Amino acid sequence: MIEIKNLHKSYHMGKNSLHVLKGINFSVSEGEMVSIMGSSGSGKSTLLNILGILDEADEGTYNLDGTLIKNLNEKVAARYRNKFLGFIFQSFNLINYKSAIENVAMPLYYQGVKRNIRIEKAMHYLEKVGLADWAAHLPNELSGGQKQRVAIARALASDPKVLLADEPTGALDTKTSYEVMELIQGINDEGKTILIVTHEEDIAHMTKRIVNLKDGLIIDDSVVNQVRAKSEVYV
Ligand SMILES: Nc1ncnc2c1ncn2[C@@H]1O[C@H](COP(=O)(O)OP(=O)(O)OP(=O)(O)O)[C@@H](O)[C@H]1O
Repeated sequence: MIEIKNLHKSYHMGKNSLHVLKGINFSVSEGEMVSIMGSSGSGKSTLLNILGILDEADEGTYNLDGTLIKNLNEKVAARYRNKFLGFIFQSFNLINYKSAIENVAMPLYYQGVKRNIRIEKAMHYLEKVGLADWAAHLPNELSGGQKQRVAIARALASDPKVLLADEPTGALDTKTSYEVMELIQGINDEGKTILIVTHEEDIAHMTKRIVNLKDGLIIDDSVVNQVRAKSEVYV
């Protein structure tokens, strides 16, 4: 599903440049659930931005579902993002003046789906995340965990090939974090490929594989032998 080879990325500020990704190689098969860990500044967000077609590497190749992602203009990049990817963010990134169901329906609007179908599909995904009764509520009427569930429903609405989650539990308390991870585990059980950037070891152990970055290189890439369930991490 994802194949990256020898990825390099530097940032340039005046005369100084910072070599952030120094030759990253890894593949993710369809249906995997992988976390990307690493200390602050190790290059996790830079890598996720490249995987999310929000930025491009200086060197190396990125194949997403058999498509080479390279030299795309913004219009094509946006089309590919919409077609291939669903995003989940730490701070939810919901539109505050739109109801939960309208937020979930948003990606479908950009795909040109008709309004009645949009609403029907959005309701389906809200039901999936357990929020059917909250469809008409605005984000500021929802708890953090509920907001993230709406964001997850929105990420699923366009039926993307891959879900990319950047610290999805970073703004949530421990119990809610595990509940949200349990929901994401369920989505993966249904076959969705999922990548999660996280600082938190216990969250990473709720995924099936952990890729560890240090100073722009992968220093470890291991299968999680005993993937933890919510009930095992939160008593
Ligand atoms: N747009 C940019 N311009 C210049 N430097 C940048 C830019 N984005 C990131 N950096 C630098 O690149 C390095 C890697 O940043 P990145 O955000 O990828 O790390 P991270 O592992 O995600 O860190 P964190 O866990 O703190 O979010 C850092 O030193 C950061 O300051």
